[in-house]
Amino acid sequence: MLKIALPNKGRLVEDIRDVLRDAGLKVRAGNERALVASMGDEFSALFVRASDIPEFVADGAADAGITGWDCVGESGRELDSLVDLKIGRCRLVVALHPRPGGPSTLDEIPNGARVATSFPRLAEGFFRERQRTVQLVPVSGAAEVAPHLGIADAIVDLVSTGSTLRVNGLVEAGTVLESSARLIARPRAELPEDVAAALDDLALALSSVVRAREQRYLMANVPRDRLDSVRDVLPGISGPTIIEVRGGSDDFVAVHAVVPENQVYRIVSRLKGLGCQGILVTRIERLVP
Ligand SMILES: Nc1ncnc2c1ncn2[C@@H]1O[C@H](COP(=O)(O)OP(=O)(O)OP(=O)(O)O)[C@@H](O)[C@H]1O
Ligand SMILES: O=P(O)(O)OC[C@H]1O[C@H](OP(=O)(O)OP(=O)(O)O)[C@H](O)[C@@H]1O
Ligand SMILES: [Mg+2]
Repeated sequence: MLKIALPNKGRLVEDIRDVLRDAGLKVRAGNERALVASMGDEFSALFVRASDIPEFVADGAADAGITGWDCVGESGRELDSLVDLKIGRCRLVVALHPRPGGPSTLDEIPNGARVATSFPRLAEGFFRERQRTVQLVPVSGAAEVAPHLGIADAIVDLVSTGSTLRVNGLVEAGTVLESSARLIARPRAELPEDVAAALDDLALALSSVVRAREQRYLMANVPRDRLDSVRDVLPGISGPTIIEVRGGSDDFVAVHAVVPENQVYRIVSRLKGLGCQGILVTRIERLVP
């Protein structure tokens, strides 16, 4: 049984559970506060704090983990990202409270400025790369209030919608890191053969779910004499599949294609314009190219 460390609470919990479920790995927890649970037949889930997961994986207490890439960066441990789950997307940014006489851009943040953050390692590294020495003010959350309390000149914190910065009157001045939830493991060379093989299976299952979410399966009846124009509209994985419709009108063929989710809107209206009928768009559960 491979142990996979997962966040026990917070922002990532539900989205990770959904990806695992779609990959066929149902987490069977005895109760809400259980620390371990079985997950499919091959894995057991170990529930810990999102920010502790990199340490647990690096130390071998878990064989792999799923957590934010920001947590991995902050841990400073050497870990591989096997799959980007494309959930929990956010950015770690430097933000300021603009006021007369104070810094209003990254370049104006002086040496010795006080920076409140729960990401001291990433924040310090970011300023060091820019030949700046800052004074870190460690906080464990709600860094946004620090400038208002007069204990910091800037903050380094996560943003996604930007609304927390906005309500606190702060503006972004630079990006430290782009983050999303990742399947992480120790570097491959350090893994026993059987663990590496099981993680390959897990990575394939998760990446097929992530890929499928970005695509849709589209079917349409296409006028035979418009096939060439329809081919130009449908990218498909390896071009559309064209199927003769038995017993149907000779003037139409059925076309199936995999299309990017964000292009469905445009493609459907172009197909309609080319005289296609019976257009059907469905979700894909998994996609292995
Ligand atoms: N606003 C956000 N939008 C998207 N993802 C986020 C956001 N905030 C945090 N995350 C992601 O979720 C991870 C866990 O954050 P969460 O808020 O659940 O816990 P935490 O604040 O780090 O810790 P705790 O609640 O245990 O003190 C972060 O490391 C980051 O990857
Ligand atoms: O750009 P936004 O969409 O406003 O999100 C950003 C906020 O989300 C996170 O906090 P969270 O809500 O997780 O609270 P926490 O401080 O307790 O971690 C982060 O620390 C920011 O405060
Ligand atoms: Mg948080």
